Amino acid sequence: MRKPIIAGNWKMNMNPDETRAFVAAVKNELPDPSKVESVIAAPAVDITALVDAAKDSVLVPAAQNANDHESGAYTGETSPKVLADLGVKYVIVGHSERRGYYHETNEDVNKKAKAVFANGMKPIICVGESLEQREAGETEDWVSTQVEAALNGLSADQVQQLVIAYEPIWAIGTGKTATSDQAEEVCRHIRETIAKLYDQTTADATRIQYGGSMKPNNVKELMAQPDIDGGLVGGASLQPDSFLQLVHYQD
Ligand SMILES: O=C[C@H](O)COP(=O)(O)O
Repeated sequence: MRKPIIAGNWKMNMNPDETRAFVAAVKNELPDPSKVESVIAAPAVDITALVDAAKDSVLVPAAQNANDHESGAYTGETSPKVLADLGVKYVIVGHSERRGYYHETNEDVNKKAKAVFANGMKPIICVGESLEQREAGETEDWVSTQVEAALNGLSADQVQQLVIAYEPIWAIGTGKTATSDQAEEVCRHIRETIAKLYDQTTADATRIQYGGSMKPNNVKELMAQPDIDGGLVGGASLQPDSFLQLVHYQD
């Protein structure tokens, strides 16, 4: 049985004081972690505040990116080793904003996923198509290519521990959510891709999130789909009330 995982991706929002205030507002209201995993991925500059504030709560701290090296001459980059030392549990890898604005390739995503595992954390690997690709009927091919490249060289055991986030680029921050049928279709295709690359047991164990304008008013319907195990949420994760409604979608 896959445990649902709702992860807020704050992107480049919030400062340490706002981070502490947010965590203080949600920490005693989060769902039982055996039913839903509640995760916040903060900017690197807020990680210390997030981890300290979330101590003694079930909120799981995450980061939005990491370099694939542990240390060295990589100006401006964030070490996965230091993130792990600070207490981070998940790292988002290959978000479409990183692929688009910072030219991260499938190969970079694969290296980063391996570095995240090498440092004892778990990657949330993002995949998804543009509107042009969807309109050209290329979604499934594109997404399975991204999945195959991201997982290259990972063991079945690692794949069972990571999370894949399906985020259609055209639905991110636009208010245009994929319909639950569209989201389910691609998440099912991702699971079938994992089954082909590994085996059915691995595919059945891997959690797949949907991301793209997930909100309190559509989370229930999306989460009701058999192959959607969670959400990667941008805008609607920035307010405590809205984040709490998302993680409590089962209530
Ligand atoms: O990582 C989160 C996604 O990019 C979705 O963002 P959004 O919920 O603001 O559309």
